Amino acid sequence: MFEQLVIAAKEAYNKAYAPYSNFHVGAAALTTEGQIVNGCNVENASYGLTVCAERNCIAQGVIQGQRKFTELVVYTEEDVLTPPCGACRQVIVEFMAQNAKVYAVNHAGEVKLWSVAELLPDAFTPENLQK
Ligand SMILES: O=c1ccn([C@H]2C[C@H](O)[C@@H](CO)O2)c(=O)[nH]1
Ligand SMILES: [Zn+2]
Repeated sequence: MFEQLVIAAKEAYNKAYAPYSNFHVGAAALTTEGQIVNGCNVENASYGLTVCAERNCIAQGVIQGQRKFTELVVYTEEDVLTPPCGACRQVIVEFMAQNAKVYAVNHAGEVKLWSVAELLPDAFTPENLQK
């Protein structure tokens, strides 16, 4: 399953729209129903409107009716593995359990693995909104 996620993340990577940073990213996630969804980063001439691959991937899952993901792969062709940015970590926490897995993978086949809890300890979650 991990290898299929890497393939899906690479497919998304090849669609990245990143003319400003030239930093292409693809992501793929596995839903609890066994479906794979993917997404790439989409930049904008108004730079701050850029959306990362991870958030577009999760949004794609939500569009497909999927709100729970067990694994997410972030793929780049950089020598240094790419971790999710802070904004994406917050969005990941919304849709992935604390023990769910997030992998960074590169073209050399190097892999780094984190749990969601490691990426964003003591996260603000929907539970914090309960009065
Ligand atoms: O984990 C990451 C880190 C960065 N980016 C994108 C945002 C922007 O388009 C480019 C450079 O920051 O890479 C992602 O998609 N995911
Ligand atoms: Zn991000």
